[in-house]
Amino acid sequence: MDTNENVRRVVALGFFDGVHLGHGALLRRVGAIAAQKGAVPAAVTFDTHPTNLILNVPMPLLTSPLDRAELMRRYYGIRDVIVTHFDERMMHMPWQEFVTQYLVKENGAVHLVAGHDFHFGYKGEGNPERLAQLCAAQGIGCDIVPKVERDHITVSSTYIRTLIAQGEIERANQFLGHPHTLTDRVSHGKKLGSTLGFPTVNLRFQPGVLVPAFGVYATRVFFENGDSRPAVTNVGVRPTVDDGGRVNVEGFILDFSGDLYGQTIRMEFYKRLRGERKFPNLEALRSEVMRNAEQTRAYFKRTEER
Ligand SMILES: Cc1cc2nc3c(=O)[nH]c(=O)nc-3n(C[C@H](O)[C@H](O)[C@H](O)COP(=O)(O)O)c2cc1C
Ligand SMILES: Nc1ncnc2c1ncn2[C@@H]1O[C@H](COP(=O)(O)OP(=O)(O)OP(=O)(O)O)[C@@H](O)[C@H]1O
Repeated sequence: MDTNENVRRVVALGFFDGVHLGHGALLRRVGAIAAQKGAVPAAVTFDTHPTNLILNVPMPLLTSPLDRAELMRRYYGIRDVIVTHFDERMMHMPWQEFVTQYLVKENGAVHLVAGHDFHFGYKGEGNPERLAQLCAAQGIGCDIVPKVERDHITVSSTYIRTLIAQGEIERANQFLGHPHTLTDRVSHGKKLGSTLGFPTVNLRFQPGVLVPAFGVYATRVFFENGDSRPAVTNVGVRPTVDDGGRVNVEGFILDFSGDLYGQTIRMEFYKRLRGERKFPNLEALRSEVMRNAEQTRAYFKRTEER
C-alpha cells in the first residue's frame, strides 16, 4: 500500500472480520464515493481484534488479516487495506484523535464510511452521530450506512462465527455473501493418504482463527496460477490414525496430480458432508473417503448446472 500522506482515500471504518454482506454495503459505498471523488477506495482493519486486549478474552476470528484484505479486494475492489496495529496506544486513543490524526492526517482520508452501530476510540466513545459532526467540522465527507439484515437477522461477524463453529457452512455463506475462505501455504503431511489412494494437501488455521466444526467438507481449492478444483476436506484430529490432538485441514483434490508443497492456496468451504469419526480400520476410512469424494463431485456438478 502507498503510505504517502498525499494520497486521498475514502475509508470504511470497522474490523471487517469475514467481510460479510453488512460490511459489503459499506465497502460498495466506499467504491462509489471513491469513483466520484477520484480517490482510492480503502478500509481500516486491525491486526488483532480489539476485544483480545480490552477484555483479555481471545476472540476466534473468521479471517486472518491476509484473507480479510484479499476478500475486500476481490469482492469489493478495495485497493488499500490499512492494517492497524492494535496495542495499548491504540486502545487509549480518543476517538477524535483516531479520526483527525490517524485517518485524516496520516492516511489521507477525505471521506469516511461507517455502519449504523459503529463505536470506536477510547471506551468506545465515538459513535456515528459524533463522527458525522466531527467530519462536517473538518470539512470531510461522511456516510453512515443503515443496518443490513437477512431473514430478519442482522448480519454480523458474531452470528456467522456461531454458524461456522456449528458447521452450518451453507447458511454462513449466505450471510457472508461469498464462500468461507482459508488461505495458507501447503505443508507436508505424513503421506499415508497417498498410500491409501487419496493424497491430501495440508493447510492450517492460523492461531486466533476459528476452526469450523470437525468433519468433512465439500471445498474448492484455488492454485497460485488461478486454476481451481473441487476437493473433499477433513477438518479435525483424525481419531483413526492420530492421537496427537493437533487440528489438521486435509484436502483430497479431485482429478489432480502434482506437487503443491510450498504453494499458497486458497480453500473455499461450501458444505459439511458429515462429522469426523473413528473408523475400525483404514479400509473402512478409505471407502468412506471415496464416497465423500463422489458426494463432493455431485455437489459441484449440481451447483454448476444451476
Ligand atoms: C475427505 C477426508 C475425510 C477424512 N475423514 C476422517 C475421519 O472421519 N476420521 C479420521 O480419523 N480421519 C479422517 N481423515 C484423515 C485420514 O485419516 C488421513 O487423511 C490419512 O490418514 C492420511 O494422512 P496423511 O495425509 O497425514 O498421510 C479424512 C481425510 C480426508 C481427506
Ligand atoms: N449488518 C450490518 N449492516 C450495516 N453495517 C454493518 C453491519 N454489520 C457491521 N456493519 C458495519 O461495518 C463496520 C464493521 O463492523 P464490525 O467489523 O464491527 O462488524 P460486525 O459484524 O458488527 O462485528 P461483531 O459481530 O463482532 O460486532 C462497522 O462500521 C459496522 O457498523
